[in-house]
Amino acid sequence: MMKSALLTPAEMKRADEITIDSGVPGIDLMECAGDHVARLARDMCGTEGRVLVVCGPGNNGGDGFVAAQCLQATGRQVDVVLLKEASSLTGDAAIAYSRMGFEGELTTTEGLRQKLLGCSLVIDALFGAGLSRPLQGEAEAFVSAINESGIPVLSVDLPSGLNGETGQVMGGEGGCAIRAERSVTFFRHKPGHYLIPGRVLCGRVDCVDIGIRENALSEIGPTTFINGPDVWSSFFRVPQLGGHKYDRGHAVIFGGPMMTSGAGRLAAGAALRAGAGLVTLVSPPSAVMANATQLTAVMLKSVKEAGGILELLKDPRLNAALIGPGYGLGDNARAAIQAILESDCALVLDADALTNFQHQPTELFDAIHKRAGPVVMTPHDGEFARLFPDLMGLPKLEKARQAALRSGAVLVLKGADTVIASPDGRAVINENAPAWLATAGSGDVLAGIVCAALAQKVSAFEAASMAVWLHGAAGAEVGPGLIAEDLVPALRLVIAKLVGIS
Ligand SMILES: NC(=O)C1=CN([C@@H]2O[C@H](COP(=O)(O)OP(=O)(O)OC[C@H]3O[C@@H](n4cnc5c(N)ncnc54)[C@H](O)[C@@H]3O)[C@@H](O)[C@H]2O)[C@@H](O)CC1
Ligand SMILES: [K+]
Repeated sequence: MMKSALLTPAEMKRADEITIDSGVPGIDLMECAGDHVARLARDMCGTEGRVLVVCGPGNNGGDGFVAAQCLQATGRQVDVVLLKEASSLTGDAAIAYSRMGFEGELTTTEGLRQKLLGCSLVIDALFGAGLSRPLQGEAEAFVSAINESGIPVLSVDLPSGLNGETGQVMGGEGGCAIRAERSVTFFRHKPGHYLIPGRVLCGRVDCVDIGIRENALSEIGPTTFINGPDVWSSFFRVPQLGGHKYDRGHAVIFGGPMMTSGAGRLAAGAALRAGAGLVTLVSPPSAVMANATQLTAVMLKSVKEAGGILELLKDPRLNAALIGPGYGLGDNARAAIQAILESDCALVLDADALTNFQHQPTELFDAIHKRAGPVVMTPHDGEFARLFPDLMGLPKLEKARQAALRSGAVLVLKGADTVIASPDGRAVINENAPAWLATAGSGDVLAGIVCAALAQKVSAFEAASMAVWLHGAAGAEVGPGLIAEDLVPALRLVIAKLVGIS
C-alpha cells in the first residue's frame, strides 16, 4: 500500500527532514534531484538546442541550479534566469548556486522574453512544494511569458503556481500556473499531480528516487493513495475450486419503471460480470417484460411497494443491494429507499437514490449512520451538490473526505479524477479512466460493479476503489467509440488480466 502513497507538500517536507535528520545532507538530495531533472531535460530535447532554467528563491530553484550545472557539464548551452537576487538565496539552494560554476541572470519579464527566443526547452524551477500563495507581480508575469512562448516546459516537482495538495491553481480562476509538457517529482507523487486541473498542467509525470528514506512513510502515515491493485488486490476474490455461486454473494439491483429500465439492466449485467454469484433485478411490474426480453442469466422479480422490498430483503442471502439508476423520484421512491436502508445488506446508493434526499439529506445520513451494513454513495458533481451544497467550494479531495465523514458512507465522487473517500479518513484518487467513459449509462455500470464487490464481501472502501479501477480499465480496454454496453463484456478481459498478474 505504501508504494501507492501520495504525499502532500507538507508530508514531503517532513520526509525530507526525516531523511536529513538520519544523516543524509540536504544538498545530496538536491544534487540527486537536479541530476534527474537534467537527464529528463536531455530526454526531451536530445543533444541540440539551448536550455533556459528559470529559478525561484527556494529549494525548487536549487534543483534548477544543479540541473543547469549537469547540463552544462555535458556541453549543453544553458542559461539560468533568476527571479530574485542570488544574494538572497539561503541553505542548500545557496550551496547549489555556488557550485554551479557560472552566474544566473536576474532579469525582468521583458528580459525573460528575450531569453526565451530560440531556446528549445524551459526548465521551470520557480516554485514547488513551498508555494504558499497565488503568484503575483514578476512571478506571475514570468509564468505567463513562459506559457505564451509555446516552448516545451519541464517542471521541477510541480508546475509553478500549482497547489500540490489540491491540484488547483493557487488563486483559483484569477491565478496562474505553468502548463508543462512533463514534470519530474521526487520519492512519491503528490495529489496535485492527479487531481484536475493539476493533472493536465503537469503533462507526463516521472517520479524519481533521490534517496529519501522509505521508513519516513511509517512516521508520516499517509492517508491518500493512487488507486490500483496495490490498494485492494488482497480483497479481490478469485473463485475457488470446490466453491459455489453462493460464496460469491447475491446482488439485488432495484431498477425503475419501463421507460427508464435500461439503467437497472446495465447495472445488473455489470454486477454479474464483476463477480457476484447471483444477481436479481427487482423492478415495478411495468418493467418486468422489458427486462425479461433482454436478460438471461440475471434473475427477475417484480415488487410493487416498500413493504415488498422489506419482505424481500429479510432473506440474508441477498447480501448486497443497489438502488438509484433510473429508479425515479417522489414519495414512493423515497419510501423504497428507506425500506432498503432498514435492511442489513451492504448498499450502493446512486443517482435518483441520492437526488430523492436533496431536501432532507440529514434524514439519509442518520439512516446510514444507524444501519449495520456498509453504504457506498456514488454521486457525480451535480448529485453531490444536491446533498452537500455547503461543501461545493472545497477542493475535491477535501469535499469527498468531509462528505464521507458527515454521511457515514464511503463516498465515490465521480469525474475524470474520481476520488473515493472513507469516513475513516483514507482516500484514493483514480487515474485510469479514459475520457471515453463520460457517456450515458457509464455510471450505472460502475454502480453495478460496486454492488458486485460488496456482494463478494469486500470491505466498502476497497470495494469502491476496486470497482472504480475495473470500470476505468474496462473503459481503456474498449477505447474510442465506447458506449456503456461495451463495458460489461470488456470487464471479462480486465479481470482475466488482473487474475493473470496477481
Ligand atoms: N532538502 C529539501 O528540502 C529538498 C527539496 N527539494 C526541492 O525543494 C522544493 C521545496 O523547496 P522550498 O520549501 O524551499 O520551496 P520552493 O522552492 O517551492 O519555494 C519557497 C520560496 O518561495 C517563496 N514563495 C512561496 N510562494 C510564493 C509566491 N506565490 N510568490 C513569491 N514567492 C513565493 C517562499 O517565500 C520561499 O522563499 C521542492 O519542491 C523540491 O523541488 C529537492 O531538492 C529535494 C530536497
Ligand atoms: K516548479
